[in-house]
Amino acid sequence: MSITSGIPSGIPSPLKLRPRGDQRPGQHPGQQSGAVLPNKMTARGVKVFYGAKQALKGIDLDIHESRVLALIGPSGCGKSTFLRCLNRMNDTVEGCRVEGRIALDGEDVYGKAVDAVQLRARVGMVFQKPNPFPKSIYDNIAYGPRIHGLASGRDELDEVVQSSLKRAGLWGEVKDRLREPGTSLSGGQQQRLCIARAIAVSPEVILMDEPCSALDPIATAHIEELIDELRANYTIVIVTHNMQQAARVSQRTAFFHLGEMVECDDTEEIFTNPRDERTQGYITGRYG
Ligand SMILES: Nc1ncnc2c1ncn2[C@@H]1O[C@H](COP(=O)(O)OP(=O)(O)OP(=O)(O)O)[C@@H](O)[C@H]1O
Repeated sequence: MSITSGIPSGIPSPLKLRPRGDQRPGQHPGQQSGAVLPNKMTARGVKVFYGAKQALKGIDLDIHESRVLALIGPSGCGKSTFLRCLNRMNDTVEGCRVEGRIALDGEDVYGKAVDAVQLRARVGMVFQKPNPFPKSIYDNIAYGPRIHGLASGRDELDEVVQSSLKRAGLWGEVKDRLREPGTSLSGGQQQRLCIARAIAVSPEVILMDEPCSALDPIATAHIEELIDELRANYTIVIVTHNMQQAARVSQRTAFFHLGEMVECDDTEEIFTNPRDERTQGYITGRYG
C-alpha cells in the first residue's frame, strides 16, 4: 500500500508563516482544518509534574478517530510524557503528577472508576525498543487475550493469534515457527510482534513511542506501511524525531516545544505553512 501523503520525500521548506490567530471561527487550536472528524480522545489543560519540575504546561489536543497523529518537537519538550498520559503509563512513574482532563470517547481516563489495566487494553502502546516477552511467538500474542479473558478456548485463542499476526503483517514469516522464542526474530520482526501483541487485545487507540528508532531502513519501511494500514481500524498517535516519517505516516501533526503544544494541524500544513515561527525553526532545522 502506498504511504505517500502528497509531501515530497525531503522536508519541504515552509512557504510562509500564517498570521497568528488565523483560525477558522469556532476552531480549536488543536483541531484539524477542513472536515470535522470525531474525536477519539481529547486532552484539555493537561499539566504534568515530575516532583517540582513541570514537564507539560497545559496541553489542549484533539485526537481524531482512525487517523494518525504525529507528535514532533525537540528533545525534552514533553512528547513522550504526553503520550504516556493517554493510557496512564505515567501512573507507574514515581513522583509524576498529572492535572487536567484526558477523555476517551468522552470519558475521563483518570476517573475514579477507571481501571488503568483495562484502559491500557483499550489504549495500547508500542515502545521505542522492541520488547517481546521471554516467551514463544504464540504466547507473546496469547498473553493479553488470556489475562483479559478475551478468548473462550484454544480454537478461539489460535484465531486471535493468527489474526493479530496477520494484521501486523508477520503471519507469513512466523506461521511455521510459532513455538520459537519471540526474541529469535529480527529487530523489525520483533517490533511487528509487539504491534501484534498490542492488537491482540482489540485496542481502539495505539500509542507508538519512536517505534522505528531501533530499526534499519527496510524494517522501518515495513512498520510505516503497517501504520498506514492499521489506521483503518485504529486511532494512532506516534512520537517521532524523524520529520520525513511524520510526513509519510500521519494525517495530523502536533509540534511540542518546552512543554507546550505550539500548534496542531494537517501534516501538510505543518510542514509547508506553519503558523508559529518556533515550528518553522524546528522543521527547517534551525534548532532541535
Ligand atoms: N521520569 C522522569 N523523572 C523526571 N523528569 C522526567 C522524567 N521523564 C521525563 N522527564 C523530564 O520531562 C521533560 C520531558 O521529557 P519527555 O521524555 O517527555 O520529552 P520528549 O520530548 O519525549 O524527549 P525525547 O525526544 O528526548 O524523548 C524533560 O525535561 C525530561 O527530563
